[in-house]
Amino acid sequence: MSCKLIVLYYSRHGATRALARQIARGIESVPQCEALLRTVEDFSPSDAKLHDPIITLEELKSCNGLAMGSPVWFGNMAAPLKHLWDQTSPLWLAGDLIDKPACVFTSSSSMHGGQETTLQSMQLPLFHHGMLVMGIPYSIPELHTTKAGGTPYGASHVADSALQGLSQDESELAKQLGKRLATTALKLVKE
Ligand SMILES: Cc1cc2nc3c(=O)[nH]c(=O)nc-3n(C[C@H](O)[C@H](O)[C@H](O)COP(=O)(O)O)c2cc1C
Repeated sequence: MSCKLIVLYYSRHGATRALARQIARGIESVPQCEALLRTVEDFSPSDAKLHDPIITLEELKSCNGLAMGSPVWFGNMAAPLKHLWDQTSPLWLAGDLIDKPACVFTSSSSMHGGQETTLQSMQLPLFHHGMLVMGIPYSIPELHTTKAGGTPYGASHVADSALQGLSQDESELAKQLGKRLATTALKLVKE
């Protein structure tokens, strides 16, 4: 049996993508679980290279679970990701995503620049679709020690230009979230 978890993200400058990679590593640490990294189409003309395939509605429909990540854009999820959800009425009508586990992650340039509101903005469509939305429990030690990103609502990264990439705590919290998502999805598939 194989459990397929989609790690869906939008990232213009690579910070959210770095978190997505750690979530995928956490997913793949669980036997029988596979992480599919997917992105969405950009609106604005950009010469940024696409690092992963663009998601299809069919893939979303048939996954066993979903992690979704966006940069903080004015305290909210980025429009290209919101646009994807605005096309999911057929899945909502059919109840295709009901009871599938899901989690969210984000990156911002400042510590108090809207990570929690952005995480919550991504959770809203997941709740409407009947998904089982999960966060990070405080039993994970790094949630107590982090001096940067990482929240009970989801994984996060503060992309401070003085710092190089994800902190160890941010990275571990993202991996643990991916592992939790995969472990839950596997239990549900076996039910
Ligand atoms: C349109 C736009 C709006 C943004 N709004 C915020 C914001 O409200 N708070 C914040 O801390 N950073 C904000 N940022 C910075 C990004 O959230 C930050 O650079 C993030 O790490 C980028 O992620 P990426 O590298 O995955 O694109 C904004 C950036 C853009 C382009």
